[in-house]
Amino acid sequence: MRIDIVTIFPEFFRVLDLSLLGKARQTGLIEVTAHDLRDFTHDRHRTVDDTPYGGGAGMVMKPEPWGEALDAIVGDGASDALLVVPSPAGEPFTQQLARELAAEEHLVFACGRYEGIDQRVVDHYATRMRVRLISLGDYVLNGGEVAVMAMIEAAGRLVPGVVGNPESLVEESHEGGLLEYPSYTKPAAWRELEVPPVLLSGNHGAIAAWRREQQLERTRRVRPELLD
Ligand SMILES: CC(C)N1CCN(Cc2ccc(Cn3ccc4ccc(-c5n[nH]c(N)c5C#N)cc43)cc2)CC1
Repeated sequence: MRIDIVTIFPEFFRVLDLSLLGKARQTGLIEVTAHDLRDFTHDRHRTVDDTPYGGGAGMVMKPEPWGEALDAIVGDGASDALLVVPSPAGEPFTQQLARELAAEEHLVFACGRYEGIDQRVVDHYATRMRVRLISLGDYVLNGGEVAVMAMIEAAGRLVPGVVGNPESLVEESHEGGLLEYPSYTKPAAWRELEVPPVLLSGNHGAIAAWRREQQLERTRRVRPELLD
């Protein structure tokens, strides 16, 4: 999988050199490149924003730098890449959407700032490639970078070979539509809190049944709408 990120804060994504994704990059499973949008400006101040037509608060990101940056990544014609634009107005990011992103060969993330990116950028690239506006959740961020980091982590870990033991991806929260069961490790007793005895029983059938019941109880209590 190839991932390109366009942002005015490319250093924000240095953290992707660490942990699982860092290893996936070293092995070539996932190739991540962060591009500085300001490298595609031509004025002394490397301007990427301007005042909104129609008035209103804040600034809007100019279309020209975005056009040059995205063309440098996907060329000047049609592209099979998927352009992901984090936006408060986007479709909700879910585990299912993470699976869909994980199946893509080439993802291009457009990280907006200020009040967002001139609409014509999305409108233009929608004539040349698939474009999805995606929201991390119903709260307001200052830009797209945090959302892109979450999307890359959620999708990247689903790419075959990135997570050592693929079984660990199966019984997770939101896999199978339920929240995950509680986990325990040694010691068996800690600050007078005991590990549930069934987990020490060696009875794998009873353990599986207990874990399923824990998933159902936790989902009923915390996220009942997932059971609809
Ligand atoms: C009336 C007028 C003053 N209002 C002004 C605020 N407008 C909404 C508004 C609010 C903040 C931002 C900042 N921003 C810039 C690019 C960008 C990308 C993603 C997100 C983002 N926020 N929350 C998420 N879940 C996101 C995702 N994914 C936020 C972004 C951009 C836009 C609504 C209009």
